[in-house]
Amino acid sequence: MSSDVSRGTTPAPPARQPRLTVLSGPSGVGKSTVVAHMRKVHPEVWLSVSATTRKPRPGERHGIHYFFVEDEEFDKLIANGELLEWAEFAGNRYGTPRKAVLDRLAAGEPVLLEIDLQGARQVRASMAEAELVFLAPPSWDELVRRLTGRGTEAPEVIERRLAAARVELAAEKEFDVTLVNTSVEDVSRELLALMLNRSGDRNTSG
Ligand SMILES: Nc1ncnc2c1ncn2[C@@H]1O[C@H](COP(=O)(O)OP(=O)(O)OP(=O)(O)O)[C@@H](O)[C@H]1O
Ligand SMILES: Nc1nc2c(ncn2[C@@H]2O[C@H](COP(=O)(O)O)[C@@H](O)[C@H]2O)c(=O)[nH]1
Repeated sequence: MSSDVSRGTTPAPPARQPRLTVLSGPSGVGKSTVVAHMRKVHPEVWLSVSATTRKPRPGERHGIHYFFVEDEEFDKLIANGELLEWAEFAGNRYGTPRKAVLDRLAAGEPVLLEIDLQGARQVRASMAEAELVFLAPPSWDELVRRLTGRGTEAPEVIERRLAAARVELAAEKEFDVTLVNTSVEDVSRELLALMLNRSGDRNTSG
C-alpha cells in the first residue's frame, strides 16, 4: 500500500471541521459585551440570532439582537422542530433557530451561539463536536455589580438571574474551556482564537 510519505509528498493536514462554539456563563458576566467587541473588530464573525419571548430592552432590535416573538409563535417554532435547542430562563423562553446554524456550518463557516447552560447541554448532546466555552466573572461580587449596574432588570428579575447564576457557576466543569472576563479586549481575542481553532497565548483553564 502506498502512502503520501512513501510517494515523497507532504501529507495533507486533516480537514478541519467548521467550528461550532457555544458561549455560556451567568447573566451579567459580559457575554454580549465580549461578543459585540469581537464583532466590532471582526465583523465577519457570525453569531446566531435567537428567538425569545422576552420583551425588547431599550435599543434592542428585532432580527439584530433577537427575534422577539409571542408565546404562541415560540410554541410553533418548537412544534415544527425549528429550534436547535431552547430553554426557559428567568421567566422567558429562548431558542436557537436550527436552519441558519446548520447552513453556516455546511458552508464551512464558524458559528457562535450565546446561550444559557441548559441550551449548552442540549447542544453538547446533539452536536458532540461543539466546543463549550464558559465565561466566568472575576468574583461573585463583581457579577452582582455588573448585573445590577446594567440597569435593565427589575430587582426581582435580578434575584432570579442570580439564583440561576449560582447553578451556572456550579456547572463550569462541564465546559471545555473557561475564560475569565476581567478584560473585554483580552477575552474577545481569546474567544476568537478558540473559534478559529488557533492556538495562542490564551489565558484559559480547562
Ligand atoms: N470586563 C468587564 N469589566 C467591567 N464591566 C463589564 C465587563 N464586561 C461586561 N461588563 C458590563 O457588565 C454588564 C453586563 O454585561 P452583558 O450585558 O454583556 O452581560 P451578559 O452576560 O450578556 O448578560 P445576560 O446573560 O443577562 O444577557 C454591562 O453593563 C457591561 O458593560
Ligand atoms: N438556551 C438559550 N439561551 C439563550 C438563547 N439566547 C439567549 N440565551 C440566554 O438567555 C439568558 C438571558 O438573556 P437576556 O438577553 O434576556 O439577558 C442569557 O444567559 C443568554 O445567553 C438561546 O437561544 N437559547
